[in-house]
Amino acid sequence: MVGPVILGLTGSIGMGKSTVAAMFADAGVPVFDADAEVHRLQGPGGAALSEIEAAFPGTTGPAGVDRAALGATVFGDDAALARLEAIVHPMVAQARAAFMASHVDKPLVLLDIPLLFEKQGWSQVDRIVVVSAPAEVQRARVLARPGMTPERFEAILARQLPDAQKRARADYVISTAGPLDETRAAVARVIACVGALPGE
Ligand SMILES: CC(C)(COP(=O)(O)OP(=O)(O)OC[C@H]1O[C@@H](n2cnc3c(N)ncnc32)[C@H](O)[C@@H]1O)[C@@H](O)C(=O)NCCC(=O)NCCS
Ligand SMILES: Nc1ncnc2c1ncn2[C@@H]1O[C@H](COP(=O)(O)OP(=O)(O)OP(=O)(O)O)[C@@H](O)[C@H]1O
Repeated sequence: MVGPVILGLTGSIGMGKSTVAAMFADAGVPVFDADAEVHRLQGPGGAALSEIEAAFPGTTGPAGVDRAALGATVFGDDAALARLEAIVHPMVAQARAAFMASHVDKPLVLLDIPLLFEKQGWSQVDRIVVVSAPAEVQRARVLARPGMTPERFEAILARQLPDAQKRARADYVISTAGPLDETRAAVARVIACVGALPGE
């Protein structure tokens, strides 16, 4: 069984990853959203709740994980973040395996992985797509979000591989700086291009 070509989609905060993933889905490409899976595992009744509560008492409740409280506990404490990842990442991997198993007959699938470079996700994919826009566009988008502050934005950016390095390691870079139609056309070009790869 050859299986689908696996595209990995990533990009820094606010670069348009979710928007571009939706464009792939609209074009008929099955999409696995790692971040949505994390939210499901940590949401009401989520499979990760009991282990997270045991490791980080008081950070879960009937509504699932209190993300602000858990974030305050793990961001800035590498050992605590590693403990959280050791709980969550194997469960995400299991969900991804189930997704792959249900799409073995497809030519192409997309894995939307926010931390693809930071967490070795590149080893699970055949080709890497990076969404990118100039820093000032990114900044304006993120600061327009409710609850976002320049300090929080800078702290998140500092934990992510810089955009230039992501672009340098990408097989395809999709610009999200222009109108949505241009980005949609770029998505179509990537799909056509991957479809044309020899031997796959
Ligand atoms: C600690 C949690 C609950 C905080 O949730 P919250 O909604 O406040 O933040 P969010 O998930 O949007 O992350 C904010 C930023 O932190 C960074 N970040 C998130 N998880 C990690 C991580 N494991 N390592 C490094 N940076 C991270 C990302 O750059 C992101 O842009 C959450 O981030 C979490 O459970 N992280 C561990 C799981 C994980 O690795 N997720 C990454 C996506 S697959
Ligand atoms: N050409 C474009 N392509 C993609 N997004 C665009 C474009 N033009 C404007 N936008 C806007 O930019 C924003 C990008 O947000 P989106 O949630 O897709 O980013 P993200 O990279 O998934 O963010 P995060 O990593 O923070 O979750 C959206 O509001 C989208 O409408």
